[in-house]
Amino acid sequence: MSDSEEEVPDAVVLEASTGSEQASHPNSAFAGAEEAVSVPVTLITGFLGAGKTTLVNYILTAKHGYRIAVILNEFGEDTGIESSLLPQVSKTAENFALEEWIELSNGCLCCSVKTEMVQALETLMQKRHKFDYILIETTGLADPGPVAAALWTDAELGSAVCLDSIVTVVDARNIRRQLAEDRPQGAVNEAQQQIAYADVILLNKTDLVAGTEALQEVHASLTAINAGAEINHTLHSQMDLARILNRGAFKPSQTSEDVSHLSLQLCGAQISSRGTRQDPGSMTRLDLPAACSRQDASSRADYENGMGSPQPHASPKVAAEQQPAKHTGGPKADGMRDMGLDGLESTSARSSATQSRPAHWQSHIHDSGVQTHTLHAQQPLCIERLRTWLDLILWEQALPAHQIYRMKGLLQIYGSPCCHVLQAVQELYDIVEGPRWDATVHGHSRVVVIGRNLQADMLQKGLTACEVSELSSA
Ligand SMILES: Nc1nc2c(ncn2[C@@H]2O[C@H](COP(=O)(O)OP(=O)(O)OP(=O)(O)O)[C@@H](O)[C@H]2O)c(=O)[nH]1
Repeated sequence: MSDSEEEVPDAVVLEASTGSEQASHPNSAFAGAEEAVSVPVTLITGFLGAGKTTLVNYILTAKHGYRIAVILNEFGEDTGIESSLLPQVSKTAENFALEEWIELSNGCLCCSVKTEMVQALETLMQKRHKFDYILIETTGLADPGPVAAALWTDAELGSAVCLDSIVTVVDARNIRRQLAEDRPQGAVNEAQQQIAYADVILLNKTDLVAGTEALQEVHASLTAINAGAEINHTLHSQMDLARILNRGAFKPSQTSEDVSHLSLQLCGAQISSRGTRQDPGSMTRLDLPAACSRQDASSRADYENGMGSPQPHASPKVAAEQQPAKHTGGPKADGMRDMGLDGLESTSARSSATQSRPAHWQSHIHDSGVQTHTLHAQQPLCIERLRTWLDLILWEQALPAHQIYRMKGLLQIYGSPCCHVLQAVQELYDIVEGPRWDATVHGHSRVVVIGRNLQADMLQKGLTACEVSELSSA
């Protein structure tokens, strides 16, 4: 998949949030008033693989006059993959400099909200003069509620930062499956939560949904959960950034009439339950689970009735769909055993027990069946072998008990001086060449796999079987 097909929109000059002097200095939106004005924070959320990093990339490379600091929350034990997917933005680039980014690695942002995120923000604020806007990208499994609430109310942060809006990126191709997925008792469906909290929704990857009718049905699924959010249909997360940055969705003046009231209401419910914030006032508390469960039944039925097939150009995997012969015959049978695909019957379902949490956290218990594993390969990988393995496990679901949501990796491909980036969302995947390996960086391959019922040893065996040394010794 290539972002380059998309035309980057013209530069947008955003209105600064307060004061005429800010509007007249878009390159330094808060110049001269840094200490007095809190830094707006946009919280970017969305389910695994929806296009959050693509949006962050887009914001970081667009011209808008803001100097942006980024906080990334990586899901998994290995840091570095997420930030390596972000652009190496030149600090001298006109109108923009990425001054800082901080990568959080300690689990899920919504569960470490009082520690890592607050600390990260406090660290950032020591360099307050270097930026005037903050983006926080949550993991695909984060509940944005507690994060938003902490940003909005945290005494330690004081008025140094202010939550500007919650932006949720949605994968148009997969969202209804994600919404319909069963969760263990008591666990939330994160995809629903993320939509419910949104001020702005990017209904992204519209190229992977065939036909406007199918897209409208997906759109209606989102409206059924959150009628107040502004929904934009996007390709590669590109849209008018004036509708995202400095939106002011949480400004008190907009709480009563503005459509973004929904986020405030939901945060109000969170906040009051944590007892750290004033009464949310006249806001009506929404019954979020009930609102979401309406969607459950209909979206599952809709999904099972088919939500449209992908278009041929969407990805190598979509092309593969139209050439089923490619996947039949020898390679699969030959590859099964040494790619860790034998012994499938030993796969056992994981416990669906939910985590024990204080009562006020009950609204965001995670699905404990979702796991992350990081696979490693010390030797260069054979690209053809790797593709065959990915075809098998993602497309042909040769590990039927495994439910792989997301893969991303930095790969050392045999014969190439460059790193390669693997991206997979559900059954679609893509491998693109990245920059040359830095001489100081050990170029071994790392692949993060997120999903349910994963057996790390089987997956690791499959990746190891793609090492060139394995092939020559076989
Ligand atoms: N076809 C298509 N692919 C897209 C689009 N937007 C993003 N992608 C691709 O989808 C994959 C996942 O995108 P990311 O931006 O990494 O998704 P993410 O939400 O940050 O993923 P996580 O951080 O793992 O939750 C990448 O390969 C992107 O290039 C789109 O509009 N159409």
